[in-house]
Amino acid sequence: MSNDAYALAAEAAVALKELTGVDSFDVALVMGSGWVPAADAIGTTISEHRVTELPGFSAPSVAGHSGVIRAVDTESGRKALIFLGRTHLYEGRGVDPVVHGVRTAIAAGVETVVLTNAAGGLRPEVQNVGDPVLISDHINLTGANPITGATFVDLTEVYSRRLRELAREADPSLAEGVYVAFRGPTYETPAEIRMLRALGGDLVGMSTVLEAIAAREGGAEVLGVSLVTNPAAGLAGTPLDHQDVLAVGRATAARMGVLLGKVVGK
Ligand SMILES: Nc1nc2[nH]c(I)nc2c(=O)[nH]1
Repeated sequence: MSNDAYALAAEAAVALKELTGVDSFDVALVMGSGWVPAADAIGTTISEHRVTELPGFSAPSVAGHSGVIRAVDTESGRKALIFLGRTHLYEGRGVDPVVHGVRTAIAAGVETVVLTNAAGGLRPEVQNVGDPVLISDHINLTGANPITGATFVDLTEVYSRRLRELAREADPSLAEGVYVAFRGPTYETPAEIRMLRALGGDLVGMSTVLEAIAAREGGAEVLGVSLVTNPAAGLAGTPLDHQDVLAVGRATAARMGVLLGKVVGK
C-alpha cells in the first residue's frame, strides 16, 4: 500500500471498481449518524461491502453501520457510492483517514459529494430537534486541514449554491446554516456554545469540514446537510445524550431520503 494519501486513494478507487464492477461513479454520499436509513431511498443497491476490503480503510472504531460502502443505481441512471458512516478526527488516526473516502470516491470518477451529519443546534429560537438544515458555509475549528503544502484552494463557495437550490426545490421549507466543526470527542461547554453563537455559527459538529475541503481540492461539487439532533450545550435544560441523538435521526431519515434521492438524481 502506498504511503502517499493521494496514491492510496487512487489504489482504493481501482479496488473499488473491481469490487463493485462499476467503472465510474458519478456521486458519493457520506451518511452521518442517523442518516443511514435515508440511504435506502437513493436507489437500487448493486452491491455492498465492508470498507476494509479496500486499501487505506480501517475497521470502524464504533460498531454499527460505519465501515460499509454501497454501490447504487439511482433512478436517473447515475452511479452512486454511499458510505454508511465515516471516520472522525477524534478517533486519533490523523486527518488522511478522515478524508480517504472522499478522495477515493473522486478518484473513482465522482463529481458530486453529499455530506450529511448529525449536529447540535445553536439557534433553538428557530431550530427544532429533527430539522434538516442545508449547510451554507463552515467554520473549521478542528485545528486541522487535509491539505499540506502550497495548495491554496479557494473556499469561497464550498457548499454549492446550485445543489442547495435543487434541495430547496425538493423541500422549500429547508433552512440554511453555518456549520462549526470541533475536533471532539467532547461536546462543547456552554461558554464555547455562547462563543459559537457570537461567531455566527448555527450548527456544531465533529465532522464534515475536512471532507468538504478535500472534495473541493478534488474539484467536486459539495452539498452538506445537517440533522439537528440536540440543542447545543447550555441551550436546553438537559445534558446531551447520544442515544437521543440517534433516535431523532432514525425518525427523520425517511424524509431525508426523499430529499437526497431528488437531489442526487439530477
Ligand atoms: N461538537 C458537537 N457535535 C455534536 N454532534 C451532535 I449529534 N451534537 C453535537 C454537539 O452538540 N456538539
